[in-house]
Amino acid sequence: MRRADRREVGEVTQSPTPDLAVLWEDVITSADFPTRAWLRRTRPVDMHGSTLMLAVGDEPTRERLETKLRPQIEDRLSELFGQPTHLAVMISPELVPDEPAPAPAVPEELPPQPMLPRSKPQEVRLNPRYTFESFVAGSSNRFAHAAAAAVAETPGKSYNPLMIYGPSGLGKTHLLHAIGHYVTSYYENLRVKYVSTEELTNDFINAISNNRTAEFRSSYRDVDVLLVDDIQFLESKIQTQEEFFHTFNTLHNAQKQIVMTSDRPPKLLEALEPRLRSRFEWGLMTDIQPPDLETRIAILRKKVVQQRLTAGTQVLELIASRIPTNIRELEGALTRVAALASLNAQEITEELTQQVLNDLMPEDAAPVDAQTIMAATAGYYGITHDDLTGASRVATIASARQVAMYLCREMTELSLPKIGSKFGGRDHSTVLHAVRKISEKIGVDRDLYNQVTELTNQIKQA
Ligand SMILES: Nc1ncnc2c1ncn2[C@@H]1O[C@H](COP(=O)(O)OP(=O)(O)OP(=O)(O)O)[C@@H](O)[C@H]1O
Repeated sequence: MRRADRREVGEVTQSPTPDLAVLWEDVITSADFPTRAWLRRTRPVDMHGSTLMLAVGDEPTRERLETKLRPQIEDRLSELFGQPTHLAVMISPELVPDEPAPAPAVPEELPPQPMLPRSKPQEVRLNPRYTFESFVAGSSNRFAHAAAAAVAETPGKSYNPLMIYGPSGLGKTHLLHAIGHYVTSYYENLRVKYVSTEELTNDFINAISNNRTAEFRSSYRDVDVLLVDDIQFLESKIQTQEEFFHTFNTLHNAQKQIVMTSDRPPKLLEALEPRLRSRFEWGLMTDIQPPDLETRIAILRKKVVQQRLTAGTQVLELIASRIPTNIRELEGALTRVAALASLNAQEITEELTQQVLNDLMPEDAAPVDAQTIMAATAGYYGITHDDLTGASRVATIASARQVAMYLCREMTELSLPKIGSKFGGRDHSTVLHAVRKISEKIGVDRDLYNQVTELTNQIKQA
């Protein structure tokens, strides 16, 4: 059988030349984080003209390379060879991958379901947009990003616990979800639990009142990776602290991974029991700082690509220079700019951006709270505060409620569960739905865009 024929039936009979191996290593190391993990499951076999023959051990990896990764790999290869270079992927039965399939960017792209049996199906509520792939690493967050990546790659073995702290809107939750995505896909048999501290507290209170503490305990202790967001909300909650102390010990003793986020370093969580505070300091603590201008522009650029928008560098610089710290605000500004451009059926120009930014951020604006937003929204739509917090599904009330939730998310530092609690104890997913709905609708409904803009101005001037 000729060598080319052998390749067609998927045998790997030839080791790559040293140069090819070195070159392929270069492609792997220059790839982004999840892509790198996929590429580690491949072997370069040979060059055939301008085509690199690549062997993989299984169908999911072949499909991933063929459908998602091919363009970026071919670009990189072409750069390295100095001429257009193509990729041919084949399955080689005897090439067993060294590593399991890595985390994809979004859930729809997950590799086939786990092959190892689990006692319960994995139900982790993670935002599909918060992956390592969509996270921009810059000088302000590089250490936190690297620590999160290390923990995701080797849960329980690198830094335990990992504590990521810093001010609101800088990507702590994003990293926590990215770890969750990575572990649930990359380690098929590991159980992951993500929870906000408010949910943890509520779960505990419900467990006590329903005599279900044993269930509560097992749901928090029978996991391999526990991700707890906004741990500062444990302050002053003595009983929940006590319970969490034991959960922490159980998991830590069993070398299970714990990752937490907080708005402050543990030593400044003064209303937290000292024994808990000291435990939080056992592993690695890393802060996230507000991003510098370059990183803010890079983040906006990534969002522009994700949302398939067209916005020039000048526009991105304009937004990034006006919003110096909070990345959530940065995203909110981009959403409004994109919405107005879409309504006007025009391109995103500097003038349009300037107009939106002037509306959104008057120079002398003071911080606002949820009460102010709710009062202004109720007044604007001619409804009452009780309508906003109540259960009415009348369209005008439901829509006003969603606008108020959207503005709370955009203009305050409140978390989703906190906003939910202001609106009559609604679930965080209801708030998330409202935020997404209004963000999308202001791009197609001019009346709504104008209402949101007017309301924003009123609130800023209040
Ligand atoms: N480095 C980054 N790259 C891309 N997006 C980012 C980055 N940092 C933050 N974001 C985005 O900014 C928004 C706010 O981030 P996130 O919710 O993770 O902040 P946070 O620090 O957890 O804030 P809070 O303490 O208020 O919960 C999210 O939409 C997130 O995707």
